[in-house]
Amino acid sequence: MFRIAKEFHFSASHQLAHLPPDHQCARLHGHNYVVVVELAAAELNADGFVRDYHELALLKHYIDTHFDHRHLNDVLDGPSTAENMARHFHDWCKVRWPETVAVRVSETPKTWAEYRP
Ligand SMILES: Nc1nc2c(c(=O)[nH]1)N=C([C@H](O)[C@H](O)COP(=O)(O)OP(=O)(O)OP(=O)(O)O)CN2
Ligand SMILES: [Zn+2]
Repeated sequence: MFRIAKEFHFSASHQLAHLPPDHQCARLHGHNYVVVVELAAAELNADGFVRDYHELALLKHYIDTHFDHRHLNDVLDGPSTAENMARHFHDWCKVRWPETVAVRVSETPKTWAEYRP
């Protein structure tokens, strides 16, 4: 099995308003998010790729347009947890690139959440 990954960055604010008021994340705050999309394939295409990294620029455009310097509560339907964002980006990628196997989202350098169905 071959695996590739590409990393994307954006900055955004959010508020996990469903948490108790004394939880720090119930307050308005922001993160420098890192999104890593992972693709896998048993065989390489004619170019010797799982998928050309260059094609993933479409995800950069999606993130830049809809997520970068946005308030995530206005962008996503559910709570903007790293887990929900990982699933959101996974599903967005999967319909475009069937080789997508997982997406990881970091809010801080010390944490990540992954969606890998
Ligand atoms: N499982 C999850 N837990 C938390 C999430 C999440 O998305 N999934 N999100 C938050 C907050 O939005 C924020 O990310 C706070 O994270 P945390 O690591 O607790 O914040 P700090 O960097 O301040 O942590 P320190 O350990 O104090 O440095 C909370 N939980
Ligand atoms: Zn947060």
